[in-house]
Amino acid sequence: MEAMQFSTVASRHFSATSGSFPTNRKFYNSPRNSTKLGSSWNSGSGNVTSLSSRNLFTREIWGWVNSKTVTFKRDMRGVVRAEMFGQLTSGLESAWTKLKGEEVLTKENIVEPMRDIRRALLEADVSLPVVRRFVQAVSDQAVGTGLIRGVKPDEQLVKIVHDELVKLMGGEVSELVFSKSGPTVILLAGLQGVGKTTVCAKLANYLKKQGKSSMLIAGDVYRPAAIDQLVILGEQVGVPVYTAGTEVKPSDIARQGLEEAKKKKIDVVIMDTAGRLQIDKAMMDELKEVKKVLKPTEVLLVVDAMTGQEAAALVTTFNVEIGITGAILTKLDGDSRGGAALSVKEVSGKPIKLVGRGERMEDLEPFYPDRMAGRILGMGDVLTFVEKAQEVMRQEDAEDLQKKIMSAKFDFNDFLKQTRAVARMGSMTRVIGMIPGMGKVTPAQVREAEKSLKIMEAMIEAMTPEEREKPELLAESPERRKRIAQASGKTEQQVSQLVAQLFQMRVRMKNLMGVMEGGSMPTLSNLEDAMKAEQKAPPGTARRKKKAESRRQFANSSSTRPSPRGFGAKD
Ligand SMILES: Nc1nc2c(ncn2[C@@H]2O[C@H](COP(=O)(O)OP(=O)(O)OP(=O)(O)O)[C@@H](O)[C@H]2O)c(=O)[nH]1
Repeated sequence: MEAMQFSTVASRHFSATSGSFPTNRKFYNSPRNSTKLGSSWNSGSGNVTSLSSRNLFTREIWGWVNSKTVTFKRDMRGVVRAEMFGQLTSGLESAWTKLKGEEVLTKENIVEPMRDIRRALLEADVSLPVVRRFVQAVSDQAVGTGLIRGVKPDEQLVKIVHDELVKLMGGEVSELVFSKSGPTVILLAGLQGVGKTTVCAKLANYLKKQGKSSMLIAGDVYRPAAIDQLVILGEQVGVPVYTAGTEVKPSDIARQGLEEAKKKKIDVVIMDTAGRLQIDKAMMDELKEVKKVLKPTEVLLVVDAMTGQEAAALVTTFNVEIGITGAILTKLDGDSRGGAALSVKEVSGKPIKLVGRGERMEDLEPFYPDRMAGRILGMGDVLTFVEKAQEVMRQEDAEDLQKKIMSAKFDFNDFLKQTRAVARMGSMTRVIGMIPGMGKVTPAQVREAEKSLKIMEAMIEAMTPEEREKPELLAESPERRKRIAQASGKTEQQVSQLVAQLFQMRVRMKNLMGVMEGGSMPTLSNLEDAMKAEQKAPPGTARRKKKAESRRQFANSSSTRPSPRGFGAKD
């Protein structure tokens, strides 16, 4: 019989001192000055993570299939603060802190956290109407969502905020669109100094990695240095640059450049245009003309993340004036507060397609709303845990399971369902690592466990529906066990062990659930005591008792356990 030792989960008190950044342009120009946050953490202790029947089940399965002592070590998990939007992250963090010790999310106890969320977003320079809508959506869900077993209210709120942040930023990643015939044309626009010229080359480099050839067109005729800059950057990333000097109209340069690209069978043409300090009519007219000539597949506005909600307003204006397909957000590696990333889609209706996170040519990547939300919250582990809990076991299922455990009706159908649910959650290692309080397991243990799960599944599948519902039938009948062994290609002994383990599990889970029922939420030390007490219980005497008696014992006992050997060859 495997011994399970649970130990206290260390609480996750984590604090970080966020660095402050100079916000001048020089700072951005130095790659060495990339965001660095000094961090420190205090590991607390004694703050216990709650367990659910699902967790118990997973532990049971794990301990059982592995058939050896499983020691769950003290789990010291720190929450790594997001590298960007540090202020927003810590602002939101104070919201979760307010919910520590709460049992459920209520209209009353979310008032304070909601105030923190609102403040954090406003400080991040998200526009007020967006903040209002966001807070309302989160509040509605927080109160409307039922409790997910094993998930604490603060973790639940983190998940709700995460999902709303993802929605706010457009949900799905918005891919670049490529033309089906002829070259794909990307027209870049933006105000002066936002990083447009750099983005041209970064984008060519990004496409090169996808196996697409590009050509850059230098259309900033008002700043000769911009043309030179583009030529240098083009050389750097190994793509041709079409230039026609400063005396030719941008729309003519566009036409000539496009023809050249067609001749050379280039996949993607990227046109750089002039930036202005502000939006003016001449700038818009010029862009409209270039757009007319190029008929671009993508018109992307390059905006500086530092400008916060102003960036979102710019995207709106450009969209109204010339019609754009999306935005590229640059300088996300700096001290931007998050307002731009959070507001662009909501305010303008246009997605952020790519983000610049540094000066190097490699520093351009697609904008993934979910990853961004994860970074903002800096709580990837909690999010994954809650997600998996939701996915695998809805609240009703959990309650149903709990009832079954309490009435000792837990049968092979439940067993199979839960086992498959565990399998659905992905590799055992990941699942076990995610469960609070669970320590590391070795790859060999995981392999062994997965193998055992398969064996067990084969045996359950060979049972009749009646046998699955009434494991007692199998306990009583060697013939039935023999039949299942033959049908599943396993030994009779393996079938006997499986049946014995189900009964053991009923008793063990009932004991543990009893502890959970007794108090509001169990502490791991309570559980530990319960496990120890249960393990010290004298071995079951089912083997020696009459069948009817042992059946009753299987169904009702909460203190004795039948020995697995009780279901050996001789019954
Ligand atoms: N840190 C950082 N710096 C960036 C990023 N993108 C661009 N830059 C820097 O921002 C400065 C301005 O970039 P440019 O590409 O010249 O900007 P532009 O929009 O073409 O400017 P104009 O030609 O004046 O209109 C350069 O020093 C770039 O290296 C980024 O994502 N992160």
